[in-house]
Amino acid sequence: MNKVIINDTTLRDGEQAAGVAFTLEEKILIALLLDMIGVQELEVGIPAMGQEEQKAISRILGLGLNAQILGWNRAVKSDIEASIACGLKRVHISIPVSNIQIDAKFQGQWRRVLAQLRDTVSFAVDQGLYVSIGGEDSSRADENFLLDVALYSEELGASRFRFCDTVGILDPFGTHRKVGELVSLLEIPVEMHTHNDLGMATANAIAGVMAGATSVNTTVNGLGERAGNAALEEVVMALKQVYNLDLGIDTHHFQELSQFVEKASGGVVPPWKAIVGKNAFAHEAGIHAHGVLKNPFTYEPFAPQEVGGERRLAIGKHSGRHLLFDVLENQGIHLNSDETQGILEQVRNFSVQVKRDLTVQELVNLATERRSA
Ligand SMILES: CC(C)(COP(=O)(O)OP(=O)(O)OC[C@H]1O[C@@H](n2cnc3c(N)ncnc32)[C@H](O)[C@@H]1OP(=O)(O)O)[C@@H](O)C(=O)NCCC(=O)NCCS
Ligand SMILES: O=C(O)CC[C@@](O)(CC(=O)O)C(=O)O
Repeated sequence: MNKVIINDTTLRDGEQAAGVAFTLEEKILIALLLDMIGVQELEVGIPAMGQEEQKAISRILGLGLNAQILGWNRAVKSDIEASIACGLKRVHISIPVSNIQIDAKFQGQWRRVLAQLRDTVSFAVDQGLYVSIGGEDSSRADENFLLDVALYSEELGASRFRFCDTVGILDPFGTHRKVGELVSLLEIPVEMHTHNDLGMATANAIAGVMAGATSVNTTVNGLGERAGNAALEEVVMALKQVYNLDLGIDTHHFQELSQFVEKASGGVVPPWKAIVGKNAFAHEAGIHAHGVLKNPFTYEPFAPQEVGGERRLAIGKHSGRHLLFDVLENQGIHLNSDETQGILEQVRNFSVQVKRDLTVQELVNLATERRSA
């Protein structure tokens, strides 16, 4: 398999999530954290948005990160000029490729789309910039037109083509076919940009990689427009676990990074979120806890420490005797089988009343109260 890199867009598409607005300090810290764990490329913002955004981009450029830094642009010359003014050496130029987008944005004039593509790519290439092209709505585009745009971009001197499933309507099979065709006909590398509207952003990004794409646009926690993007932590771990493809990213900081971005985004990561959710390595059900006590791999795909997490055995409505016995033994309380069974019922009732799992102390209290009753 070819070498695959991550181009993380938490600071561009991630911040486009409704209501998310990072401060300058947060942008810088997120860039530093992503760079620290070895993410190869960062899409850090949109210079055309104005002075504050430009200041943030220039500050990130000034950090001297190892990661390549990219700015997002429309196919508009003034956008590219704003990127150059920030000091960017890499620009991403987005162009709509589906009829629905071209009708809305270019009044259906596809020749004007190609002309704006030509003018902006040529300008950027003449300025010595690395140019990535994004086919907005690639997944709904006429496949011949998509290919024409991609081949034209290549001919104009672009260095990469981004396949965008803008409204997240593909499945992995369709993605594999469409991306495979592009990859087979282009000289330049293809990048995946997938949205999660149907919950398939990560799967589609991976399918693109399997079809030969060599770069994936991700965001921390899957943050992004509407239902978000392919999550950095999911893409990296899926490639590692399923395909044994190590992208060279230090996964041990994933939970720390997730928590920082969660806070900065003002949102809440669902507890059951893959890799970084609070419950990603929590086991409550009796049969699971029993198995995990014997061997954690019975119910864990990999060790939580690999992503900076911790295993948690929760005492709750679905617990079984083995866990209660184990927890209480560790607290110096030795129960016989009848006593454990009795406490189990109390644990179930208590958990329903408080609608959460129990702390160790609450379990100890139940056990001691029962003993002294
Ligand atoms: C880019 C931005 C500064 C432009 O602001 P604006 O001039 O007020 O215009 P609007 O956002 O209301 O409308 C978008 C304009 O860009 C055009 N446009 C959209 N995509 C385009 C593209 N890929 N290439 C060229 N033009 C494009 C639209 O047709 C519309 O043009 P018009 O003003 O001539 O009708 C502003 O939208 C912004 O700050 N956006 C940041 C986030 C964002 O939109 N990201 C989207 C990624 S798809
Ligand atoms: O980079 C591009 O070329 C397009 C990326 C985009 O995120 C645009 C959007 O914000 O809607 C998409 O999904 O198409």
